[in-house]
Amino acid sequence: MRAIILEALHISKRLPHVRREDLKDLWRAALLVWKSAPGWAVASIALVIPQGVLPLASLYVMKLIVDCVATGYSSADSEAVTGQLLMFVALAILVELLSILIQSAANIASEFQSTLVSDHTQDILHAKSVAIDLEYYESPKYYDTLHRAQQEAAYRPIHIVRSLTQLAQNAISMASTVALLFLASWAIVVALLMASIPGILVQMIYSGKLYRWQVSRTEKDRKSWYLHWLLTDKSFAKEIRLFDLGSIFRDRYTALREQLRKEKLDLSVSKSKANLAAQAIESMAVFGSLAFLAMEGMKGNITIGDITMYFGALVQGKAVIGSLLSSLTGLYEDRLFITNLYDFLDLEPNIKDPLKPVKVPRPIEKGITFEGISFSYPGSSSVTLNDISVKIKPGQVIALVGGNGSGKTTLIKLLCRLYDPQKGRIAIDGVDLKDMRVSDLRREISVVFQDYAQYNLSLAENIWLGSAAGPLDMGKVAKAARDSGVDRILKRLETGYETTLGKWFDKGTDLSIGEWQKVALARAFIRDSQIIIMDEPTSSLDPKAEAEVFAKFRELAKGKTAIVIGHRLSTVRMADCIYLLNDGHIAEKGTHEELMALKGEYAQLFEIQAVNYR
Ligand SMILES: Nc1ncnc2c1ncn2[C@@H]1O[C@H](COP(=O)(O)OP(=O)(O)OP(=O)(O)O)[C@@H](O)[C@H]1O
Repeated sequence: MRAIILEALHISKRLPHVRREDLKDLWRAALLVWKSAPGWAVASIALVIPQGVLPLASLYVMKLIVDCVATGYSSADSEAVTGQLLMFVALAILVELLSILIQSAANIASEFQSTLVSDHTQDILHAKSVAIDLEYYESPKYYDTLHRAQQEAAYRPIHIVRSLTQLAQNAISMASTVALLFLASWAIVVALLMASIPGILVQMIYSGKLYRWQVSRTEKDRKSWYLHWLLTDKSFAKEIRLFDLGSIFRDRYTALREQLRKEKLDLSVSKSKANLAAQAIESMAVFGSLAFLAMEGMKGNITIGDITMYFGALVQGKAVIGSLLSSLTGLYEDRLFITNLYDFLDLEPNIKDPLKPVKVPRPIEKGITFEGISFSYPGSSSVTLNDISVKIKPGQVIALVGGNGSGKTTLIKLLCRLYDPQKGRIAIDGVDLKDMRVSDLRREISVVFQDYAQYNLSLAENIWLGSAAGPLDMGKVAKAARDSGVDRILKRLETGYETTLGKWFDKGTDLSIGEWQKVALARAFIRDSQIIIMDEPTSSLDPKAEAEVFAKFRELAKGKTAIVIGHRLSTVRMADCIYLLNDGHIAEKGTHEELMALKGEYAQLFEIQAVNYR
């Protein structure tokens, strides 16, 4: 009890400050709902007023009926009274039917509105996910924020609007009920209102507790999701069976869920106890008022019809207070939780377009320059690239080689502006990449990353996605397929280019890793870009396919600026210039012949590989 009082004091201290923020957040949610489905929002609002007033109209008709029956006993003209009674009964039926009709219409409006709002919010979430920097994907905090936002996105904004409309409806009902009860006694009204205060406090306190618990459990929740994914996704299915890992992950999952369940249960039990005390106080006020009304009736101060009406109003008042409470506290809770969604939507990309973008040179005339680049990954204390300078002339093919983790892929990520270097600059024809529109720059780059994507879409779409700015052109798709060797896979696909790749969907056909890599190559080849980058493009190809791709590559890269990353030195020897990276800096550079003559690290690596391939 002491804890509840302390928490109540804590909340009351914060109320003036919270209120401004509350209103801002609620307004933002209301705007979101409005933009998602303006028509349905109008319908919902229009239905609120009759829903608030009709219950009272029903009570009043009931009073008329009871009073009519009471006067019927003493009236000489029983026929006239019966006629009047029947009219009142008909009126009661009419009011009831109207209530049902309006309720049904409100339900339909609410259902449509919910679906539209949920889909619209999900769309905003998707748009944000693709707009933010890659850097966010490196941070567990980002995944926590996304996880919480996803949990809230589907229903929280509409929940807020429902609570608001319900609040308006309850406020109308409450105002009319209070006005009616005032006719009986002001003391009843005061007692009822006072008795509802403990309930409000309990709800607010526990909403805050629930919110804090939800935030603190996010990591555990995500861990359990991760374990679920390990147990159900295809990527892990082979190892899980072979190493018999199923029971280990299942046990971990069960332990985590058990912990979460226990925490939630403790919270629910404690809330139920507090609720019980609050409701007992409220019930005492209601039944005390009922006793008072009964006494007044017995004294003859009010009619039997009045007693029926006031009794009804009291019962209704109790229900309205309950509903008012739940919509008020629902709003308080919603306001707390909607911040999860806003936290995600308010993430700002650091890599932004400049105010006055310069066009990307087309054709590139002088080339690409990396000028004294140094870079560390966000949150990492080690330097990944240290004072790198590279010059690539248009039409040149350069190769980046070096051990694992030497920084080759990172250099490519900087060129694509997935990250920005902390020192130095990258320029095309002397124009800093930061002065170009990000999308314009990326349109000029075609990349096959090591961890290329495997889209569970048709083969044609898998290739076309490389040039998705234009319509699907089967001529171009077929050419890219020939250049990358995909046409060989085609022969065994029953529905040719229409075949869905992967096993996610019905009739999907899976490919081998090497075949998927060829599809990724085709996706890069179809793109009409001036820069082409291949990060270990042939690592999964058999030697014959690899030789073919490289033979084609020089031809395809003609007129383009190309960067190839490779571990098999035999395949990169055709490059115009080879850069050997070591621990984030350039250790050697030159043509294959120059580097061999240097007899340095490159020559040593080449010899080792040559022996292994012999
Ligand atoms: N997202 C990241 N966050 C922090 N460090 C990273 C990240 N990605 C890579 N690194 C680190 O940066 C260094 C360079 O990585 P990079 O992927 O550029 O190497 P690489 O030369 O392409 O290696 P490989 O030949 O194995 O593909 C490595 O030490 C790696 O651990």
